[in-house]
Amino acid sequence: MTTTKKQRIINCVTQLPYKIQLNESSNTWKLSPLSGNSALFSSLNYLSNSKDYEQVVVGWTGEITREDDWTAQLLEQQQKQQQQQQQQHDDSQKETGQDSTIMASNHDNPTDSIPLEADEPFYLTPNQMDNLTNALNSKDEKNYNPIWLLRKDQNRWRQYAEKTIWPTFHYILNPSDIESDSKNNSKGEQENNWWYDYVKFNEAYAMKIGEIYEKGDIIWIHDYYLMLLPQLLRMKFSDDNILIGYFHHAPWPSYEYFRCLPRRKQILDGLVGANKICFQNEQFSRHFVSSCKRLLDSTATKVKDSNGFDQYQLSAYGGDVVVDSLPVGVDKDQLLKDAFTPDIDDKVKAIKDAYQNKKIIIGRDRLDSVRGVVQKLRAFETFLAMYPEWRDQVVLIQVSSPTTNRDSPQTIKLEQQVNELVNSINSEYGNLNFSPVQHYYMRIPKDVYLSLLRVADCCLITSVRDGMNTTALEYVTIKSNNQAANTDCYGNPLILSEFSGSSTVLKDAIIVNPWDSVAVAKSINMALKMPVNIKENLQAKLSPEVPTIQSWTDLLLKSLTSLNDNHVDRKITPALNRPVLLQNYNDAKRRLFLFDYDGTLTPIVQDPAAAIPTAKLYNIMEKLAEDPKNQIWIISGRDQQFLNKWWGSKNKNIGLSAEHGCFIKDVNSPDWTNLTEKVDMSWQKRVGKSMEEITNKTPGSFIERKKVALTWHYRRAVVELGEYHAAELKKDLLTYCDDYDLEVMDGKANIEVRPRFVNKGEIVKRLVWHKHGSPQDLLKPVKEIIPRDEMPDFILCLGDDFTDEDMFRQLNTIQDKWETKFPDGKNKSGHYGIYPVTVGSASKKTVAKAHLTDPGQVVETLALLVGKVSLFQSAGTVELDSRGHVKNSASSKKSQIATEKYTLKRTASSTSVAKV
Ligand SMILES: O=P(O)(O)OC[C@H]1O[C@H](O[C@H]2O[C@H](CO)[C@@H](O)[C@H](O)[C@H]2O)[C@H](O)[C@@H](O)[C@@H]1O
Ligand SMILES: [Mg+2]
Repeated sequence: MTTTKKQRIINCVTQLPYKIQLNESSNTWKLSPLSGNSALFSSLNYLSNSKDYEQVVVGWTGEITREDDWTAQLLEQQQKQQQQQQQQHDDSQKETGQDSTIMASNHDNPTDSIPLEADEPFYLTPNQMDNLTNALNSKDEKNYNPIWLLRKDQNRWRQYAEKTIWPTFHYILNPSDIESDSKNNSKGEQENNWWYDYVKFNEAYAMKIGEIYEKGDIIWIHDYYLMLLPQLLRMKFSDDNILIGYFHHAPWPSYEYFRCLPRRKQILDGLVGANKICFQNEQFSRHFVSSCKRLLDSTATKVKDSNGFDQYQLSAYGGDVVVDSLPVGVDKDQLLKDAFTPDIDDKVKAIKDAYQNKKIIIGRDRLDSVRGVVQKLRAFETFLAMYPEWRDQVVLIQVSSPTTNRDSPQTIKLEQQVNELVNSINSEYGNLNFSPVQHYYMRIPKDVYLSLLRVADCCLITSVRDGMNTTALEYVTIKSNNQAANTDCYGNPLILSEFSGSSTVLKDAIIVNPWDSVAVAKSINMALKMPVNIKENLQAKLSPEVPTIQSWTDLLLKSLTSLNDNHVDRKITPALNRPVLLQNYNDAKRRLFLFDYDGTLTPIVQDPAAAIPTAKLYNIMEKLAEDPKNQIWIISGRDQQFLNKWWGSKNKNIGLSAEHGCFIKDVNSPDWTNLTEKVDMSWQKRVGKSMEEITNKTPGSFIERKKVALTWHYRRAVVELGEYHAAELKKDLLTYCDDYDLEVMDGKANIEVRPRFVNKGEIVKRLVWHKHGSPQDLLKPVKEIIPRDEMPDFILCLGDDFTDEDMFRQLNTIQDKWETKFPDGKNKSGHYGIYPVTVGSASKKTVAKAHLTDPGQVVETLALLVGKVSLFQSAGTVELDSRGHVKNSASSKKSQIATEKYTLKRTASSTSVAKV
């Protein structure tokens, strides 16, 4: 019998599915299942029992807390207090004729553990860490690989994702509670710190995956805490066949919101390292593609996948990343099994008894502004006002669970608003015996939740933004059981907000606009009065609309594996590994910098005259040029006049090359050499005429006449007209330019013409095959006979467009030549220190070996070399220790010593206990 090898999946989740506590006195770990994320955790469960897949789960431990004696005491005290409060609540409910059985549960109390003091450091011995991995893996069979990040303020790893990304992705801009933090950092500083931690968080995953990845594994990454990971992995592995999938569980906002994120390009760039990026629905994938088009210059085409579903092939110049959507599902079988038990039957009965002869509407939401609890209460109030016949006949049981952000001013304000609304509805429409709104602000155990879903006559979901509302899916699933004893709840309707991701799936729910209280009120009335046959008809349509977690998991993995079968061309240029670059820079003795100008040192702007250097750039370039080991060159398509004005006259230490290599001015020399002196320029007249004709037909376009080259610009013309006439001009030019030995170049919203024999690559060749630091004889032909130790041992070449590819190509050729000529001339990292780097998206077609996203990143990178910014300004692969410090850094060493001390102390105390 032959057994086929299972496909290994490395499943990367933000947090392992357990709340983890250490009991220091018994040295044991307590693991309690995490609430929330039910769909994702069901998918992990499904995969761990799969016949086809072998699963490895990589995830952060979450904030580890201590379950010490003192915390246990506190916990006990807290539980007692809660019991007392519950008792008081019960008593008061009894007085008003209601029962409190709703929230009683046989399950463990889900009370949170007592957290550590916010900035208290947490130490663990290696033994304790191993014990946790064993404890996790003996709990269930998922092959857990915990990510340890133990630095103080353990919740630091969430901040950027939860306080910057999450609000923007839910259309909330600039939350006011992040003005400054406890250390009085300004909002900007704070966000920078969060960003560094976000990068490190992603780095830590990349490192862990680096330890366990085997060729052929599929890497599946979940959600917005890990958006840099695809690109980091792409950088880490040289395996071209590596398959990386990313699923985005949250909404993806429209470009107008997404563009507000300062790190928007880095985020997109991190994501497009994946082979496939999948969203909850088509709208989110469309928004994502639109962001890529605008920010990464990507193009995208809509095609059909092998199952006939729409997907996008996203690329800068070809099909590189597949973008599509697949709504997440729930484990229907398990849910039905869990929800229909004798215990839950009893609970359902108890709730029904408590609200005899009343219709029950239920709501369960996290209490944050996007879940629409306020909108729900307003709509319910309107409903009671509009339909007096329902007063005293309907109860809304609203369970609102606290968010992790419970102390934020917005949440506090929201709590107040909700409380006021509940009180006002209850005082207006309630009486001594009955309150129409029963609001529970707490996490409820699963059995209570399931009882509520079962007992409900209607479920009301009014979120104003969410990715996928699993309560909606779970409700419909439970209402699909017509076998149960209580068949009267079969098919009870769901009122669902059109802003919820689930509305794109549950098309037969009663879809409402939560901002329209009157319409929601009418829908409640309709739902509660709905005849049984209509309910049943609706349910028959709704049930199959709920995706199962099994089919979601299978389909997603199948489509990922099929990408390799379809041989999708997806060459991605890795992000420049800045920490490695910095190391090489520091080790090097002869450094050569080759910079393109427009689109590299300055951003592209509408008017060429406005593309001028910033003070920050000057400052950095000055610092670089000051170092005698460095030779700096700007190799541009610009003319001498422009380069002289902004560079030559300001810094003599910088060499200049104008008009793509037609003119050159050496470092520290005032004179320009014209390499085209002997060239016949009669072509300029003919090319000029063609350009004039097209300019007349294209309003907004103009000709830039340089000494040699001619450039027709159409950036300011209507896009489609500009593109159309650019193609026409190019066609015309190509009919005669060969005769003059001219090159016609497609630039950024321009068409340029210059003699073919000069190009940026030729200049690069001259500068590299040259005794480093000595003056140039620019008219002498280049001879490739210089000894290795006189040529540069660090070459950083940056450029953004087509003409810069000549420089990259030349450097690649030089590298090949050196491989044969100087096999022993490599640096200690095992290469020649040559860095051809394109500026633009990772999916751009280029012969460069790395990329930086934009001129902003270029400036940061140069600032890094001259010691002006931190390593975490943007992604790069940095080695971290298990506490989240950069490996070998001062803070890492300090923390290592503290950990050793802690280990010693623990060993000593356990030995003395043993002696006793
Ligand atoms: O080799 P470069 O330094 O990158 O110069 C290439 C051309 O850049 C300029 O045009 C481009 O940048 C302008 C300013 O951002 C923009 O308005 C224009 O649309 C771009 O095509 C410059 O005007 C040309 O002379 C250079 O050849
Ligand atoms: Mg350029």
